Amino acid sequence: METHATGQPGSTADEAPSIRGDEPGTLAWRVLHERHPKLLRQVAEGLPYGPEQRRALDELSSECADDGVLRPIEPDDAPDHTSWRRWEEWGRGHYGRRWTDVPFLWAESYFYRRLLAAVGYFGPGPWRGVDPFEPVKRAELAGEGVDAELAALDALEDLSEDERGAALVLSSLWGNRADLAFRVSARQGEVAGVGDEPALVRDLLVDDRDLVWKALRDGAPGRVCLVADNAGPELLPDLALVDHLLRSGLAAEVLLHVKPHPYFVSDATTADVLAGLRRLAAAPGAAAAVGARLWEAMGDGRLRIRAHGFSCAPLAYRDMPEEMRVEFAGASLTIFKGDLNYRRLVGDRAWPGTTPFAERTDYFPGPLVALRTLKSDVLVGVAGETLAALDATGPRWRSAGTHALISARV
Ligand SMILES: O=P(O)(O)OC[C@@]1(O)O[C@H](CO)[C@@H](O)[C@@H]1O
Repeated sequence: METHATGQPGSTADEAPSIRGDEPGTLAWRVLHERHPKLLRQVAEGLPYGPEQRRALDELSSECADDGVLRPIEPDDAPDHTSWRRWEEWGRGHYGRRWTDVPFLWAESYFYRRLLAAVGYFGPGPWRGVDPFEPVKRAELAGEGVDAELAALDALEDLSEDERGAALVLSSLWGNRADLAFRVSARQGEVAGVGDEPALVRDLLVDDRDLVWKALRDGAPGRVCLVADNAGPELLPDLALVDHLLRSGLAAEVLLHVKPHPYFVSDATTADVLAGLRRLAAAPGAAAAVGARLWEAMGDGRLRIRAHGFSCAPLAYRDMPEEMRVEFAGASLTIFKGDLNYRRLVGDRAWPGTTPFAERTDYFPGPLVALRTLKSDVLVGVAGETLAALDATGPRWRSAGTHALISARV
């Protein structure tokens, strides 16, 4: 039986204001008013939904574009962790207000729950369980660029174990740039290309890689939790990193946290992990060996998948349920991938960028590291002079995917 914290995001009084989508031109405003309607059109074009689903998608699109009034989730057959009753609890104080009046993180999570309801994902009908984002996920995974990325794994075989680990952490980090939602509205040229190591390190605002290896090497090989983000081209480097952790003995076991249902367009589900394993296994060279080792590791329990309901809740990790807290507490390291997980980890609020990462994660029960390319405004743990220099270039650096961080608390 899954339990859920019932707290509202950010429960202490001395916190910075929640990020909201109420300021035209800000990222949050653009996501709610522009990206979401665009995404709904993409979903409607991606699968041959019938008139009922299309009508529901159109209604949701109009609500978003017109900053409509938030209404409760209609009763459907969703499992308890995301049932309409659960949303009654989470929506307390938000229903009846406008999309821009409530915390951005809550509004996004609610949007994706409404989207799944609109396409019948939780219905009793024929669309139950059909991932509305599968067409774009499949296209991303089949892309030619993926062949080249997988072929690059061959070159890593010539490196030392430490060099290979360092390369895989960077590929996992920058693989986060591939997020589909991000691509939907990222203008050409804002998304930095995949460069060589100096470029990939030059744009790191925080580089705690040494702490990561320290956490992994202190003591006997233990449990590593990887809280995944996106499917497709981002998940493949994550799986290669998981393989390295097991193969090198840095981890005795890996718990891979994915989402129990489709979420935020590209967030990975169990089905996406299997698609990634098959993509690896079907590739030539080292990639196939990675796929085979991971398949075996799943079979013998060294690699286990977690798809906990909380992973799709509109809450900060500060409110994580006890069973999740216990699991993270027993890990030698928990790796959080991506922008959304970072926002939930530190709290999606307008913190001063110099706020210590350790302060914002003081509730977390074990050593952790965030691997994140910046796609949204929330940011902590960055030196004041670095912030001043980047802010002098304008606001876009915070969400263009051109900068990243490896922030650890061990
Ligand atoms: O977790 P990811 O996939 O890295 O980024 C997802 C995300 O943070 O990016 C968007 C802002 O650009 C938000 O709408 C969304 O929450």
